[in-house]
Amino acid sequence: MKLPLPAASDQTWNVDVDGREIDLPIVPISEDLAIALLMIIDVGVRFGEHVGARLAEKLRPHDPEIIVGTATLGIPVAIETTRALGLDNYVILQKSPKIHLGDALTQTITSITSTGDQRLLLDRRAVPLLEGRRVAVVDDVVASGSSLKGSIELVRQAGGTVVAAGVILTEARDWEETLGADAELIVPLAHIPQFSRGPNGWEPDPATFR
Ligand SMILES: O=P(O)(O)OC[C@H]1O[C@H](OP(=O)(O)OP(=O)(O)O)[C@H](O)[C@@H]1O
Ligand SMILES: Nc1ncnc2[nH]cnc12
Repeated sequence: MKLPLPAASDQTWNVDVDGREIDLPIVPISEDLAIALLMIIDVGVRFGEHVGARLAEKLRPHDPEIIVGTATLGIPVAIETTRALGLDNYVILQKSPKIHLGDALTQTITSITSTGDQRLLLDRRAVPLLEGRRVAVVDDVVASGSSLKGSIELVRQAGGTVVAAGVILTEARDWEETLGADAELIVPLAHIPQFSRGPNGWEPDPATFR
């Protein structure tokens, strides 16, 4: 059987996430592009706790009153950051159209790891938690910037003010153009490049390496 994508590589990329090193598998997402994949749900609770503590430290000066995270991989980031900030409630933007989300506020997004458009949904019952509030949005990775752009727009639709956007990793630079002036909201813990094919396997693309 022919696989739709090149076989997974056995290469990894080491990144220092604000004091904690992690080896990320380099995974092809097309014939000529690979990413260093962070699966936050596979790396243990201590890494999650570290990320929450470091993001909380960097977000605290922005004085957020509530955290908003994006399903799926933004959920542990939102929970750990909320806990580390000493807050209680958080709001999760869903991607699957659950039965109670028929009248949700929506934004259309396209992330680099998924095919086709996805919808980001904000439960109208969560609007009072955001209206008139200082909000920090969080996610695991910002790459194309489409997911974060959608979450920032949803918070604004709900009447909240986005004071910062915390991410574990910025990946390459496409997000800068997608977010425009809102790119200044990004508070990252580390940066990863993207990878193109070279004579010795996947190599970091210098244009994305900073
Ligand atoms: O900047 P972008 O190109 O939008 O990429 C970043 C998004 O991609 C991943 O989500 P994914 O769409 O894979 O969904 P998941 O969290 O449900 O796995 C990740 O969790 C971010 O939300
Ligand atoms: N490197 C990465 N790891 C996990 N999710 C991602 N979404 C976009 N880039 C990603």
